[in-house]
Amino acid sequence: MPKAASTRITPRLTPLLLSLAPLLHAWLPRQRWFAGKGTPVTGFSPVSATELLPVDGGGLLHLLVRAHQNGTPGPGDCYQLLLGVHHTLPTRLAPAFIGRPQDGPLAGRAVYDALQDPRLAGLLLERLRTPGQLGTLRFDRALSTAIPAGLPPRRLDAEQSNSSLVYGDTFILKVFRRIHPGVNPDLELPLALARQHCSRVPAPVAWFEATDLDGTGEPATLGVLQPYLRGSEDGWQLALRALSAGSGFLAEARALGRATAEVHTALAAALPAVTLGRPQTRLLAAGMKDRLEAAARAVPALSPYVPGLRAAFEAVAGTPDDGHSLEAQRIHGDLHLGQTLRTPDGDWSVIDFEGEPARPLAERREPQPAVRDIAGMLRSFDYAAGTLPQALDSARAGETPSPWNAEWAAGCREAYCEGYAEASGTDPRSEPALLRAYETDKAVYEVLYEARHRPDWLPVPMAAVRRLALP
Ligand SMILES: Nc1ncnc2c1ncn2[C@@H]1O[C@H](COP(=O)(O)OP(=O)(O)O)[C@@H](O)[C@H]1O
Ligand SMILES: O=P(O)(O)O[C@H]1O[C@H](CO)[C@@H](O[C@H]2O[C@H](CO)[C@@H](O)[C@H](O)[C@H]2O)[C@H](O)[C@H]1O
Repeated sequence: MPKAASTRITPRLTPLLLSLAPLLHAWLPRQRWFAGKGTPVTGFSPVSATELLPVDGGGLLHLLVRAHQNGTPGPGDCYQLLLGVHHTLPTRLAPAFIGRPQDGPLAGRAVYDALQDPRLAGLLLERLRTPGQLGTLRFDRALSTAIPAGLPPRRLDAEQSNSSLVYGDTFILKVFRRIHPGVNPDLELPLALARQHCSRVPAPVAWFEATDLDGTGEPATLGVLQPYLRGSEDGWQLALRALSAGSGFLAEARALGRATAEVHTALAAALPAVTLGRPQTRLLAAGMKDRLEAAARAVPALSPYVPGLRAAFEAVAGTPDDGHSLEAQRIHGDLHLGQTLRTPDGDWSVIDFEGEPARPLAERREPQPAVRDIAGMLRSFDYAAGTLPQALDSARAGETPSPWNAEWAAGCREAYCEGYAEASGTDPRSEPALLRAYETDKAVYEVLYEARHRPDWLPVPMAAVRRLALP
């Protein structure tokens, strides 16, 4: 690691950070949440380092580091790490082991992923209970909800873009991994929804941020604690279970449509909504075309379908003088079945308002047509129907899904739109060109996502690409 240039790193911690670099080199790219997979890491530079517990004993180090990668423009992605330090690592923490620095103040000590250590994860909760500043970190909370001391933590297995800890089956803490300057919509939107008394989204109870990330003066959200919906199941698991059992999912899809509409209505009331005129609509379509072209460069299998898919975007750009306008508001931004939870009493909640992690934060925080979320969910019904082993086999062979699967997905898509229309008074199907454009944009995103993260699943969005590219 190059020498720290900022006052966010005290001289005492500088040699320690230098000695950690070789460990991070091996460990960071292997993490599920590491966004720069496939491009070698060339180095790290520290952004900030804070001892939540002095590392001289058996400590907890909070670290923000930039990972530099070959051929990647810009300053490099910034990651949040919570590192434990121990003389000897107990056997139960062996899976959390990162390495032992060869030199520097931590020479020979075990450095490990602190979120897997209940003692250190407990300490993080304790910090969240007591608002205040520690170095460049600021801890805050909604005083209306009590956070009991000593809730036992457990790490959630289903690690995606971030890491989550459940405390006593009462709260869940999401620790963001890739950090951007600015408030994360996963804090901003649930707080705004709580102000609207929208019960569809668990309200943030506490959160922490880095103050003044990179000297921009802007805070960056690092983690959010919210109520844990005990015993809930996500929409993805429920949909797959229904499909495997040969059951319908229409009532659930309709209820999900209603829940989405309630969230959209509350977001439109809470935060500024705008009208997009022709120039902005054209920009929107241009963005979709750019993403398509970039995706086709990265995944050549997309190339034959580019002209057909582009037509969907051109239909939105339309003609210059038809007085066209679009309503835009804050939306979820990455809505799919896995972002919905059904509680044991049958209510649906919506989680994870971070938006598509690969997009810049400023873009994710812009008002957008609500249809974009609808399109995301419609893709998800299609995904569920295309993911059952037999459906996946036929997709891999380039065949169309079985009539039962296609019928299941089509029924859910209709029921979802009906539920949405019932609760909001606006039927998303009344804007077919926009809906199709967003569905196409999402399928293109999914092709890139699957190529990078789950190549085995690539046939699922590719089947949609083939369908959407037809005139
Ligand atoms: N409030 C909650 N109650 C119960 N489970 C939750 C809650 N929030 C998230 N989860 C569980 O944690 C998982 C990961 O959460 P998510 O916000 O989607 O994180 P990521 O950004 O890493 O994808 C979800 O799929 C869900 O199973
Ligand atoms: O959950 P994340 O916010 O990390 O979202 C990313 O990962 C999702 C997969 O976990 C991905 O969703 C795609 O796969 C889902 C099934 O696993 C499916 O329901 C979605 O429709 C499909 O888009 C999401 O796109 C990605 O951003």
